[in-house]
Amino acid sequence: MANATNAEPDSEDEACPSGVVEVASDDDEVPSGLIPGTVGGAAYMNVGANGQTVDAINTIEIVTVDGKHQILYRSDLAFGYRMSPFQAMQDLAAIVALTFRLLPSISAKERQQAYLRRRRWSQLVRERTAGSVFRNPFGMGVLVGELFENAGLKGFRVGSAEVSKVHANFFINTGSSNSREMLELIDL
Ligand SMILES: NC(=O)C1=CN([C@@H]2O[C@H](COP(=O)(O)OP(=O)(O)OC[C@H]3O[C@@H](n4cnc5c(N)ncnc54)[C@H](OP(=O)(O)O)[C@@H]3O)[C@@H](O)[C@H]2O)C=CC1
Ligand SMILES: C=C(O[C@H]1[C@H](O)[C@@H](CO)O[C@H](OP(=O)(O)OP(=O)(O)OC[C@H]2O[C@@H](n3ccc(=O)[nH]c3=O)[C@H](O)[C@@H]2O)[C@@H]1NC(C)=O)C(=O)O
Repeated sequence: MANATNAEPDSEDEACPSGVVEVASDDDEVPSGLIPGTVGGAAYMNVGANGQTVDAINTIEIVTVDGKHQILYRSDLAFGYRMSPFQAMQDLAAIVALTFRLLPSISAKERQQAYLRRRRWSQLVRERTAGSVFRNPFGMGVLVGELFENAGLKGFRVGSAEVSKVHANFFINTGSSNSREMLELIDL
């Protein structure tokens, strides 16, 4: 699903296994997969980590509900924090392909490893979660994880759905949780 175009990526940056994406924008690189999401979901949600967004995307191919195929340039589209124009598109059937602009970067591997080290202690990389549950509130100077931790929610459960004890904006399926329990935990 992910294709690289317009530049000669080095072998590390080229590693973007299908269905898994890590994005970075400062020098248009796409290091190997650290975000456990799909490239379609990444474009739809403008997924980002470490302050970077999907600026590395070059084109987005979509199919509309009436079967039309369109190629859109990211530079013509307005993205925001976890926002994309696709969220308001009434006739979107699916994002079917992305191309990325990749440039070689000698520091990419080092930064990728540093991000991964940080993620290993600050977030959950092995448990069954869907990543952050809520967007961070804009301009309030506080993060959802901090708010929930301060509210004493870490470890709070509905059935087998649990607010993580590591990162309070990650909700874990600790065993046999189902969507009803997850939604109930989210609604509380
Ligand atoms: N930054 C990080 O560290 C991490 C980020 N993430 C998450 O990555 C998410 C993306 O995850 P992912 O599991 O891929 O996405 P999801 O399956 O959660 O889908 C997210 C949204 O994108 C839509 N979507 C997904 N694929 C397509 C497609 N091909 N065409 C059109 N719409 C699509 C989904 O629509 P529908 O519901 O109809 O399928 C849904 O509304 C972000 O929401 C982010 O929270 C997760 C872990 C870590
Ligand atoms: C995981 C996702 O993306 C993540 C992305 O990986 C990280 C890193 O850039 O920054 C956002 O999380 P975040 O704002 O919680 O950042 P983190 O780096 O995880 O945590 C930042 C800080 O919050 C504080 N923190 C976090 C969790 C917690 O329970 N308690 C707490 O106090 C800690 O000080 C920690 O150092 C994205 N989430 C959103 C909703 O913007 C996702 O979207 O699914």
